[in-house]
Amino acid sequence: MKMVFIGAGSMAEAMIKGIKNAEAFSQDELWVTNRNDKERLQLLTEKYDVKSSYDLSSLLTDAEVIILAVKPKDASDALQAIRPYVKGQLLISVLAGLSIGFIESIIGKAPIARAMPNTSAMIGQSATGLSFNDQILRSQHTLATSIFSAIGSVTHVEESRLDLVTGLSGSGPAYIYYIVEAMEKAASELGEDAMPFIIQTLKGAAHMLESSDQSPEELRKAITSEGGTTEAGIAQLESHHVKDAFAECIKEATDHSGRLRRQFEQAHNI
Ligand SMILES: NC(=O)C1=CN([C@@H]2O[C@H](COP(=O)(O)OP(=O)(O)OC[C@H]3O[C@@H](n4cnc5c(N)ncnc54)[C@H](OP(=O)(O)O)[C@@H]3O)[C@@H](O)[C@H]2O)C=CC1
Ligand SMILES: O=C(O)[C@@H]1CCC=N1
Repeated sequence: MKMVFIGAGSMAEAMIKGIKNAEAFSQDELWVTNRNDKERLQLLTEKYDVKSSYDLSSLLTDAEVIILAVKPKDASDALQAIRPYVKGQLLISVLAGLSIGFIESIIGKAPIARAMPNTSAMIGQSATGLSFNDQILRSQHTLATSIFSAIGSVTHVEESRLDLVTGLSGSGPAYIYYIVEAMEKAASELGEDAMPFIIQTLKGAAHMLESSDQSPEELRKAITSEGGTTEAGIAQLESHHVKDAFAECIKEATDHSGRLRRQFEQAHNI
């Protein structure tokens, strides 16, 4: 099976690495192209042993899956470029905000899946939300699901939910890295010893959330002794309204995904 990535940036690399590591699909079947950065293509082909080409006709004509992984601002150009060669292949978009309707407005009726993975795909730990249009064959539904299952968890959602998935888990790893930056700064006196404490604390908390039947609030309360250190620390978070700030962060990212979509739709009279 031939799978072609249109776009060779961070998300394409995360998926390529995750798919290669999963050994779910033969490496000979992964192809990648971009707009003009030849050095980047060379790096990806050498690092992951995938193939590259700028000849869209030969790249796409016998492809089974086309994965669109360009920035939203470049989507229109990329879709116009591939349109002559899209003839029933499964087209998967990972773009934030870009609706299936927008893609159809350029490509026409075609089997389209819209996915929102995250960069933890690189280590097989993405949390992907996945939706489809009504042109998808049963076998293509299974294939798209198996591609994202190879690089993490997959949840089928209504397309209208993908803005929230984008704000929550598409961008989510960045919020966690942001917290880690703060923890690292606060623990700078430990020097390079700080990071192992931070990483294991995150891993332990994630595994507790996964395996315990207690809610996050109950788990937090079990750590918070009356008059103790956690209570003192959390009081600072409360005084800075950190919980509200996080809720607003996710809401703003979600709303931005909707704004991106509306911008495209207005620009193309959809
Ligand atoms: N990064 C992330 O964490 C996530 C990203 N996404 C989505 O993935 C998409 C890609 O993001 P990301 O990988 O970070 O972006 P990058 O900027 O890292 O990569 C974009 C790629 O698109 C290529 N490109 C641009 N125009 C064209 C074109 N007309 N034809 C072919 N290739 C083209 C660029 O090539 P060149 O360098 O030659 O210009 C580049 O390789 C975005 O739409 C984003 O919403 C989704 C989930 C998570
Ligand atoms: O920041 C972005 O727009 C992309 C989409 C989700 C994660 N990164």
